[in-house]
Amino acid sequence: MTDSTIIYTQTDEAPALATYSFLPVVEAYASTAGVAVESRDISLAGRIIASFPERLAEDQRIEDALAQLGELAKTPQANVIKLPNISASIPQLKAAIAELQEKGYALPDYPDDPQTDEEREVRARYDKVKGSAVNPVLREGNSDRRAPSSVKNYAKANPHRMGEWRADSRTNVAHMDGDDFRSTEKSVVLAKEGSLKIELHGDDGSTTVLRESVPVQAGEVVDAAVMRVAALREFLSAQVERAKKDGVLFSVHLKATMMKVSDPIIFGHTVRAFFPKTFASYGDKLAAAGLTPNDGLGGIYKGLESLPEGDKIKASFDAELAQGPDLAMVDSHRGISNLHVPSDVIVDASMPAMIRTSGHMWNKDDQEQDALAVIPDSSYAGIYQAVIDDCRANGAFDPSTMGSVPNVGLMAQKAEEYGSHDKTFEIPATGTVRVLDDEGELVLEQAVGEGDIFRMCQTKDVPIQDWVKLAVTRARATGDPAVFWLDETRAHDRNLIAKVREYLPLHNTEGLQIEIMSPVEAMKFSLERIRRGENTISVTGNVLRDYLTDLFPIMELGTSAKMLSVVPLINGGGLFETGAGGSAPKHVQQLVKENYLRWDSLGEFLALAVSFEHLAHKTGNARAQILADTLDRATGTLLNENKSPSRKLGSIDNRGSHFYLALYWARELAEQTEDTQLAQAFAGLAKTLAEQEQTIVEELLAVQGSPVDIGGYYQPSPEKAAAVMRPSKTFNEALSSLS
Ligand SMILES: NC(=O)C1=CN([C@@H]2O[C@H](COP(=O)(O)OP(=O)(O)OC[C@H]3O[C@@H](n4cnc5c(N)ncnc54)[C@H](OP(=O)(O)O)[C@@H]3O)[C@@H](O)[C@H]2O)C=CC1
Ligand SMILES: O=C(O)CCC(=O)C(=O)O
Ligand SMILES: [Mg+2]
Repeated sequence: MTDSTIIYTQTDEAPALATYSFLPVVEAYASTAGVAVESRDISLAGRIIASFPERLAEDQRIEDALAQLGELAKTPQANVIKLPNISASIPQLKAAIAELQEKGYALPDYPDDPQTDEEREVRARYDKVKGSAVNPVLREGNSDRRAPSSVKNYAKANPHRMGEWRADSRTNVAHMDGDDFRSTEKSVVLAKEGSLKIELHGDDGSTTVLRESVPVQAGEVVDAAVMRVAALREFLSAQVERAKKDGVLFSVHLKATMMKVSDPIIFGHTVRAFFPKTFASYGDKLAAAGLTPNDGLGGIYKGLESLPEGDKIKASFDAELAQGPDLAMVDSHRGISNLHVPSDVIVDASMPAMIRTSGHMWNKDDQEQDALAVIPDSSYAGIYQAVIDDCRANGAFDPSTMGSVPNVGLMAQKAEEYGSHDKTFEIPATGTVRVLDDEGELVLEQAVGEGDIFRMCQTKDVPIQDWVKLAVTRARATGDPAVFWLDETRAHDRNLIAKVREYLPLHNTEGLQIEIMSPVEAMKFSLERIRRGENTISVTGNVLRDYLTDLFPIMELGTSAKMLSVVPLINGGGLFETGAGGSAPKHVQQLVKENYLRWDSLGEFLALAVSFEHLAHKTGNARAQILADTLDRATGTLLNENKSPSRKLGSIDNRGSHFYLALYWARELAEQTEDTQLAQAFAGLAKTLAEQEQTIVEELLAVQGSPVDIGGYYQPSPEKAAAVMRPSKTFNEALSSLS
């Protein structure tokens, strides 16, 4: 690869399917500017296969593309378009392994309870693939997520539906008031580089090394916090009661994917709290059969089918389900509840979806109902209560008039909570966790009880400096106020506030409005402004970056797929994420059922344009800049002509929108006057696509309506998926005429 190479990632589910249709367009157009587009497989299936080369046949092995891209991201050469990928929960990981085994890959099963060294080794390799294992590796820069003005203006002119909010809504958020990560947090700024050791000193006199060596840098912020399990259980039981008393749906909103150690455990405690009698009577039997609530009810129900007492235990679950509050449902038709799979309800997307739908979730009768949203840790839960209170007082937000809240997010080098999973432990015995430096001096300590969750987080100084600079850059570019969402009553945030105050004066901030407010105050401030149609830049840590870049786009634009998501890499490269949302598993089900893919690739279009632009600046390739400018205009036309995929069969879907983008882009290229040779190269294609529009659209529509086989869920067959995703012979032939 060279400076003129763009890496396009092959991921999972809907975006991966969309890629089969869109990548051929990208490759063909890019080639006219001498830009090579190379694809890299970082899908869940690909990452599993790459983890076990020695067990596989020569022709089955694939290289570890993620590790390579992780290294690339640290170089100025990086120009990577990153589509959303699955961050797998254990049930998803197991399903992917099973699919690959079925396809002839001699992969080991996932060891739930590893006993031998070999099993422990297998488990360690799978645990590297599990959860959010891709994004933190690639994110060697902070994030700049916003709705481009063309997208925002389109949304204002064509507002999506927003559910009405009533003043008597009983929807609320519940969080703990103490003994959680927020209230136990301790934080230090390290004076020098070195390494830290994490030890558990048991009350019985034992010492267990939890982590031998964590490399640290000078100026780094290190925090230690505990979620105390006794308080958590009490809190969860009280919320089950409260939901029942209030007559609202019980739901829990976690991030079991990015917080892959802590949140499945918290999810498990929630399942236990909902079924206290069942776990009191049968908990040991379930555990002995390897059935853990941490993987959700779905896995337990499946396992019960082969247990001798399975029917009796299922009856006990059913009885408690009937007695308890109604549970929020993920899919009421198939009986999938909020407690079935830890990765089905992910807080960043699930809370905004609830807020967009009148504060409702779905009950078992497929009706909307008010809900109690349980978000145990109090660090960020309050921001959602602030939105809900605002909607109750002032009604739903109006996409046709509301302002915007873009985000500058601190995420580089595994910042804060989202980099903490290798320093998070479920504590086996009561004692004290001590964090020691190279000299054996105590850096941080926390008293812990059995079952408590201890967590250490790191935030490096260079990313913090870069984040402050990016905030000032965005404030200067827009003239909008920038608010640092930092809470001086939190230990970690106090250290960050001190650094923000130290680094802000290094920049010219004259005439800019830059504030520091607690998350709840910042939310209220931003909501007040958004209702007046004003924009406010949110400058946040890694978790709020994630939460806010789904929340505001979903309210403003209907979906976070329409976000521009740029990650200026600290060493000069560019990582261009597509949208701010995920891989839309529901969309794959619909495709397989009726050959209709409602995935909107707008995020890909936006990312591609900035990727070309980055390449043009870096290499002086004027044609790459023309590709960027014409793509931007084509994307604008696509929006205005309403050629985005709709949700329903019978109109154009993802494939149709790619055709229209190709048409408008070719037309822009043919009509531009800066490079006549390039214009000539596209003149023929622009003409053919315009002339054949009706034929192509007919060919694309003709396939809709019946089931299709893509040859697998986690690893679709490339031939079958390409055939399904490229059904228009006329379009395919026209494209191939370009090269
Ligand atoms: N950057 C990344 O790699 C990210 C990955 N993920 C991963 O994605 C998976 C699913 O996560 P989940 O929380 O359900 O979030 P998703 O964003 O995948 O899904 C929520 C809903 O958002 C809508 N949506 C999202 N993207 C698009 C799009 N491009 N076009 C149209 N609609 C879209 C769909 O709504 P509708 O049903 O109304 O069509 C979808 O059902 C998980 O494995 C998660 O870990 C999640 C976030 C980011
Ligand atoms: O990496 C993941 O699991 C999800 C990332 C995400 O939700 C985001 O960055 O917005
Ligand atoms: Mg997110």
